[in-house]
Amino acid sequence: MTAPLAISIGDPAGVGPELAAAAWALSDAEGLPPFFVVGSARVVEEAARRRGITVPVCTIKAPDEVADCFAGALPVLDLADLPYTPGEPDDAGASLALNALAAATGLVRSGAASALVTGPIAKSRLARVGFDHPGQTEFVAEACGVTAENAVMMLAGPSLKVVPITVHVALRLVPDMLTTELIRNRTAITAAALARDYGIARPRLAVAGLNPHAGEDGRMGSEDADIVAPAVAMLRAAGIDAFGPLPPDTMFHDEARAGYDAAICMYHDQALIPMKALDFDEGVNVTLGLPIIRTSPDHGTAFSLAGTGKARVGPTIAALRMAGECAARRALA
Ligand SMILES: NC(=O)C1=CN([C@@H]2O[C@H](COP(=O)(O)OP(=O)(O)OC[C@H]3O[C@@H](n4cnc5c(N)ncnc54)[C@H](O)[C@@H]3O)[C@@H](O)[C@H]2O)C=CC1
Ligand SMILES: NCC(=O)COP(=O)(O)O
Repeated sequence: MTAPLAISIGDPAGVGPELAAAAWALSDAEGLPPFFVVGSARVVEEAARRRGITVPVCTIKAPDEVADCFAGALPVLDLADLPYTPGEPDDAGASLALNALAAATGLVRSGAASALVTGPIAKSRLARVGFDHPGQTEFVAEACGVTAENAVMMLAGPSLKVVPITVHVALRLVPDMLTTELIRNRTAITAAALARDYGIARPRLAVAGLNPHAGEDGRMGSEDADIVAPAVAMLRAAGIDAFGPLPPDTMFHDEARAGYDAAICMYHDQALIPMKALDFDEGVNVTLGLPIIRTSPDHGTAFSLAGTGKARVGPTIAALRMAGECAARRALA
């Protein structure tokens, strides 16, 4: 029998707990594989109640108990008995989020769970309790023995997949961080992961330029010709169907998107703005290049929505579905 998916609770004051509960309530209708929450049974129960949904919870000690209870209750590996305080994050909640992330990652690495779905955390709040990574991507990578450079963030929705080459850094640092090697390496990891986990045998990868008009022959910056173009040439020489650098402003309209499987972008917002504009309600953040499958909904903690019942569950369902599909594909390989 396939191992269940593990979903870490995220910040318990955010929308993570109620969305895990809401996804369980829809799991039959959505055809989701069995999953369990790593976090706090009390928080999940109270979050579901506040959302107005009936979600019985069964506490489990190990993932192999999930199969017996998932049909009738949401299994929770209970790490802490905290009160539910939506919209009011504190250090105890941040510690739970961090412990849940570490525990869930360990369970997937051991094979007890088949894939990791991370609930949203607030990076600044976790930093207060000792989290010293830019995001969950780098944390999970380190736990898997993968360097941060080789863990590649991809945001995926029905209309668009995007990979930001640089991620959680100030915009003014981006030009200095971009190197031909980084672009080549992360794009090659993307190509391999799209083949392995998404069944796209020879992915078409559209590489964005950094500057307006991809530099306009050097009149608007030299990085496109000096850094991006050589990376594309190296990728093509290695048999990868990458092309560019493309003018970023004209590569995301409908007709342009039909010409590629993923867009390789030079910085966070170049990638995430078009993706979230098109697919926010079904968007998944996935980490490529890991020995395990890790996905996450594309949104954050949304503290102001927590406990209001207004947070939409689509991205969490999409993250669970994608994790299950990728894990199943790897199991068959
Ligand atoms: N995967 C993760 O752990 C992520 C964590 N974050 C963290 O989340 C915190 C808040 O970041 P923001 O930039 O405000 O992003 P956010 O995604 O939490 O919120 C952005 C906007 O989208 C809305 N929104 C978010 N999720 C929604 C949902 N499920 N349904 C309906 N509307 C939703 C929010 O109300 C807000 O208006 C930050 O600390 C950031 O680090 C942000 C993105 C991803
Ligand atoms: N903007 C994406 C994001 O913040 C998620 O980052 P991570 O925690 O998955 O590394």
